[in-house]
Amino acid sequence: MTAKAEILIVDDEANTLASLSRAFRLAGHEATVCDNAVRALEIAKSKPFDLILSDVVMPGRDGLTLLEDLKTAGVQAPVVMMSGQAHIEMAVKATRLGALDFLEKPLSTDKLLLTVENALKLKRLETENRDLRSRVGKHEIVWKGEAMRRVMAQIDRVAASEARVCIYGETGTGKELAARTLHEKSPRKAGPFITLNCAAVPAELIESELFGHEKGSFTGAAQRHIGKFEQAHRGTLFLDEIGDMPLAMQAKLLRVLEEGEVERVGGDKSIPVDVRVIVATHRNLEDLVKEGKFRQDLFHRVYVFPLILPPLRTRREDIPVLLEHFAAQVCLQNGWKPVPFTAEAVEALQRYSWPGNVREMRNVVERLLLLAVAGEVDRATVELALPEAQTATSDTGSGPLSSRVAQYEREVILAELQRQKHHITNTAKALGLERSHLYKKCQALGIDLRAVRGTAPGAVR
Ligand SMILES: Nc1ncnc2c1ncn2[C@@H]1O[C@H](COP(=O)(O)OP(=O)(O)OP(=O)(O)O)[C@@H](O)[C@H]1O
Repeated sequence: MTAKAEILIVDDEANTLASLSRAFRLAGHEATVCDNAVRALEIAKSKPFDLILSDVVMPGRDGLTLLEDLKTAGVQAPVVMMSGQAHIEMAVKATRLGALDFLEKPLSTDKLLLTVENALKLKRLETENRDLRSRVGKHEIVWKGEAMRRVMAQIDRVAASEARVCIYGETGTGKELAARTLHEKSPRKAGPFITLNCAAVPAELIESELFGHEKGSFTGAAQRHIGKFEQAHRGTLFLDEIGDMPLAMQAKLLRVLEEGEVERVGGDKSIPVDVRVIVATHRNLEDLVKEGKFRQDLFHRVYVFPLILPPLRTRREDIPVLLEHFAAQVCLQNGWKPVPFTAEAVEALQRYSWPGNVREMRNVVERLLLLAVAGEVDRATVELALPEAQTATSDTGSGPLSSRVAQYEREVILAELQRQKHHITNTAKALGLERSHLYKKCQALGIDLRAVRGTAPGAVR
């Protein structure tokens, strides 16, 4: 027996809608019917279907235009076209526009059910494919040094629990990636991972985005909309930039976290939801609380376990492996041959301050590979792609003097290690330190000498 599918049927003939939906329901599927292309597009955008079955010839917008609109709107469901006046050109056009299949009317029930089965099979394969692709590194946290080792250990520790985690980090440090990793290591991994960036949604829409709305609940609410909380049922909801959430919404969020139930905008019943909430911010929530911009009670609810992602400029030992990772990823995506980085190029990139952190690095790597005409990324390529990298002076950072000094010391030691080609004794001498003192210093500053050595095999003596 096939799994149950949700099917949207679009046809201007009431008889066809009635007979098709009956056939599908008898076979255990769910059918939604619609008699015109304009409404069908709205319905298809409002919730996910396993299959959309549409007539071609309809008054007003026809089925082929609907097919084009669906693809433009990014609707993922496979579309099967059907027509009583089928001719080969029409079928070819439908296929070119991305239709999965083309059926001639009158339709046989067996053929219809087989089409549903194929659509479900396709969806399963696509999901498996996506999972496989993500396993070959798209969602993998790449790291090398002590700072990220600590973060990874914390992720492992809290993933198993239901603790509310607040991820703090500058833009591009990998907050969303850390949240996804937490989800994937948690007992909820088979459930959905849903995200909402509170800073990217206009204040008046955030409630409906989070909790959903009923049809007609406000101007523009043409269809029922399922909110992020309901979408994340039995999974994880990642609320990015929680510090930007308007105060009125914070009160509603607090209630949902306390009661475990949501109410859609314009709805009259409470819907229980089982969701783990992970939040992230690049702002200091405690300061926002003091300024009266973030509710203290919500702060205590979401700030149970803080996970701090350090900026890239304070964990330069991760830079070589990240460069390698992104270079491999970009080459794979574009079908390019692997392009090596020279030691000088890596050194220059390690000195750069990376204000946009890992996200910036991904973009820079793409630029470097495009500019690498000689088959390798060398110092000249870096100068061309990132002129700032040459003049970059150390960022004096933020925070108390002691941590800024520690950061500066790390940078000096790392730079000297590079200069001395990772020769520890020479590095110690150049810095006027005993070799053992350099080891202790590195340990205290979180410089992993094994990791540093790994960047230049055989160079350590
Ligand atoms: N340690 C890492 N290893 C591999 N990829 C990483 C790492 N950190 C970040 N990335 C990648 O860098 C990009 C930016 O990361 P992400 O979106 O998680 O950052 P963010 O802190 O949530 O950013 P923002 O504050 O702008 O929302 C993503 O493509 C992510 O996969």
